[in-house]
Amino acid sequence: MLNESVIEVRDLRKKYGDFPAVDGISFEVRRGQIFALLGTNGAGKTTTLDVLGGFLRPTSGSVRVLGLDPARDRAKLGSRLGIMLQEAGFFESLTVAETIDAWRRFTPGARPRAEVLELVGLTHRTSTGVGRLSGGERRRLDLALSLLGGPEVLFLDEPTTGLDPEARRNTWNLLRELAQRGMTVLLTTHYMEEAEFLADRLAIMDRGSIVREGSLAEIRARTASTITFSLPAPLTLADLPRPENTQVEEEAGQVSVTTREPQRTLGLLLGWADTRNLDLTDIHVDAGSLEDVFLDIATGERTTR
Ligand SMILES: Nc1ncnc2c1ncn2[C@@H]1O[C@H](COP(=O)(O)OP(=O)(O)OP(=O)(O)O)[C@@H](O)[C@H]1O
Repeated sequence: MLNESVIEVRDLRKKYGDFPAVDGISFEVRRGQIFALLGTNGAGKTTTLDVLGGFLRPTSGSVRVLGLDPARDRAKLGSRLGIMLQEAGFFESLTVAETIDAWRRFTPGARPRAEVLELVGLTHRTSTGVGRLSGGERRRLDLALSLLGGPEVLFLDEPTTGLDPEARRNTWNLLRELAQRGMTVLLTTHYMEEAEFLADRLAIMDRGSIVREGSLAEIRARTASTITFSLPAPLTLADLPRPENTQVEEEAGQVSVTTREPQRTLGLLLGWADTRNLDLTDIHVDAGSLEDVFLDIATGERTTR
């Protein structure tokens, strides 16, 4: 059933001693969605994932995965839930094939070994000792193990850290394909382009709280865009219009107009140029990127809250 809420987090708090690592967060993820948790270092992403995986109990609030409490009903969730944590604990002396086979014995309805290795692009390492895998290959072996039971829900903690650009792109495509077939994915990441490429919705955490949540478009709409163009000769900055709520600057003949309403501001500028028969050459609109939003949170807002 699409639109069904698969992950529910309600006013979750988790303290380590007196320290509130997660300080009252709420969100939900629907079936087939990819949800990315971004955040500054120590924001509480891994702690949230650990609570959702049933490894930690909340201090207060509640979490539900497929309608179940992951700490109490872990066994019932079984292989409906796949989890890939940050640090994989492998037996270094086993080969990739032996590692998969060992896990398959404990995973009811496990996918065939060749199938999972193919999915993550590790077929060529089937007989390699785990101790000889590169960091990126270990990450992919980890992903293979989390996908073994054909889970309905997948939790991934920084899944592509250490992967080269091609392997990262392949992992993204795989996750997208699995989500299209109905798998729900919650991942943490430090890569803005990963969240931009993958996430249907995302939340940015800072010091235990969610400070932004929504689709990429919704989040970007809350940050400023910049319109740039060459200053038409012989005008000076003083000749330019000053649309409301914008900041207009000039450097070496390049004008930049910062605005939270790019469409309206652009319309005003083009209308103004038209009536004067001016050519605004090199005109370019740069929508605020996720990285800008993130940096605002990590730097600017940090000092004002
Ligand atoms: N077992 C623990 N005992 C005490 N404090 C902890 C423990 N685990 C985590 N913390 C603290 O809780 C906060 C949140 O940690 P967490 O690992 O959830 O953050 P994160 O967002 O995943 O960070 P990163 O992006 O750096 O991986 C950090 O300040 C961390 O030092």
